[in-house]
Amino acid sequence: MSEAAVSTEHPLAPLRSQIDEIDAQLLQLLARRFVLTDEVGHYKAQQGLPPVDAEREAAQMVRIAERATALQVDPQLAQQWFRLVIDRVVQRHREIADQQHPVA
Ligand SMILES: C=C(O[C@@H]1C=C(C(=O)O)C=C[C@H]1O)C(=O)O
Repeated sequence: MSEAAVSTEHPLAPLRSQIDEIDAQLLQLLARRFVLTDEVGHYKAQQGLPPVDAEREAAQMVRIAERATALQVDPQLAQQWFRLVIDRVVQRHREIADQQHPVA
């Protein structure tokens, strides 16, 4: 084999490059999700609706666990991950409501 044909790439580099690509896609999806949830937050603030919809969250958590299980992802991990995201969304909805109806 000629010297030029010998790869100097780290053996994990191809896998890590795919992981980096997936991380970038996850962040893009998260950003898109926040754009949509911000729209929901503005609607709720305009209508005087509460930031949290516990019934919807409960349904989402059931669905997330089912989908995670079907994909062989730990359902608890999936639920914890979405819990973090949804909590941040609710915090943002409170901020949006406070901006629209500041306490005197
Ligand atoms: C986005 C909403 O607001 C909150 C955030 C949710 C989410 O991030 O999925 C779900 C329910 C609500 O507690 C909504 O009501 O749809």
